[in-house]
Amino acid sequence: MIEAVGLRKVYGKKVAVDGLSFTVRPGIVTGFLGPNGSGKSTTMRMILGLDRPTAGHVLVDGIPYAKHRNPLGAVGALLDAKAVHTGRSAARHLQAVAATAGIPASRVDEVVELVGLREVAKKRAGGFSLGMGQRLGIASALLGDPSTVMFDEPVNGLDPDGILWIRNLMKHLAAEGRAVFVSSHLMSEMALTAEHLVVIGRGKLIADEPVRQFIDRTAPRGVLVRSPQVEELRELVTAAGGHLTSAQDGSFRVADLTPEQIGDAAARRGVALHELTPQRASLEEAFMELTAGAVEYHAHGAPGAGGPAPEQQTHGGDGRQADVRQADVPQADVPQQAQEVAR
Ligand SMILES: Nc1ncnc2c1ncn2[C@@H]1O[C@H](COP(=O)(O)OP(=O)(O)OP(=O)(O)O)[C@@H](O)[C@H]1O
Repeated sequence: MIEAVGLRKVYGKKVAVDGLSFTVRPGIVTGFLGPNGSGKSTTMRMILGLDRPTAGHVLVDGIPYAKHRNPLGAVGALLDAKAVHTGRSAARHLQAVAATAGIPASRVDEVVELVGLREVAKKRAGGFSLGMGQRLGIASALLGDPSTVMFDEPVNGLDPDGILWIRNLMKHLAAEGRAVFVSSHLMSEMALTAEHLVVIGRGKLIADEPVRQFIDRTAPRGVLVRSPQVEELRELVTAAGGHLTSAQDGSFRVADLTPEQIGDAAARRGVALHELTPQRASLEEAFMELTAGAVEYHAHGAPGAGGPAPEQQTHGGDGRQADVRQADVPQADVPQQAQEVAR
């Protein structure tokens, strides 16, 4: 469990983190969402004691991370997957970390199995692909069986298989009762992974709420309606308290009414409907709208100039948010059934 209270970090004149308070609870995946440069990595470094807060404090399971007698059992973090690339084999790298922390060698085999690296454990880690490097970093973070895990933009650069694997692993770690904290700049990715969201912009807290609530609040719903009886449709929608917000190719977008309300009203009036489709604004659009004033580095014309985004994509990479930064990943250990995620 992580509890941040009034966290603030100033670098020279730059306020990187500005009075952040939030809690990362055990048993769920908490997404840490914010545009580039919003302070996610700085916050994660402060959680691990790698950066000292200018003000405020952050506790891990009730005490500062640096005060833990068994830090690897408190937080497993991967902040930079490349940091684990070495000239040693994956197994030797993990054995070295384990030996330093007084973790039994048998645990190395467990985590290697868990992250699906058994076949390549004896190969030089420096030659690993990004995806394999992520798995090794995760194995390393899980060595201490930590109660909290932290991943900083873990899916950046991964292929769809790797993204799915990380997503499933995070959910699995949370289901085991761990607190899982994962940063991303992609709302679509968080919608598929996280249960709770902490959203920041320019170092400040923008939202701290369940993902479903965040989406309902920020991504407006509407209904796409097509009917050959345009005038009758307009009348019945208005009479029912709805609004026709746009019309294209004979179709209309109706706000403030459910598909059921529109369908029932049309049936009562004998108006034919050829289409009645619930719609939701793109999650990325909603997120960009929300953080529009809080984006540090705008791409040309962004935010908001990228045109309509896909409704729900399986992973990011639309490039419309200015840019992204790579993450870190911490891990903890996982029981047998985790092997299904360790493909
Ligand atoms: N060591 C540092 N010295 C000076 N400024 C820094 C330092 N570290 C971060 N910053 C600045 O603090 C702000 C927040 O950076 P941070 O890396 O925490 O953001 P982020 O949300 O993780 O961004 P990204 O998604 O791009 O990784 C940025 O303006 C960054 O340039």
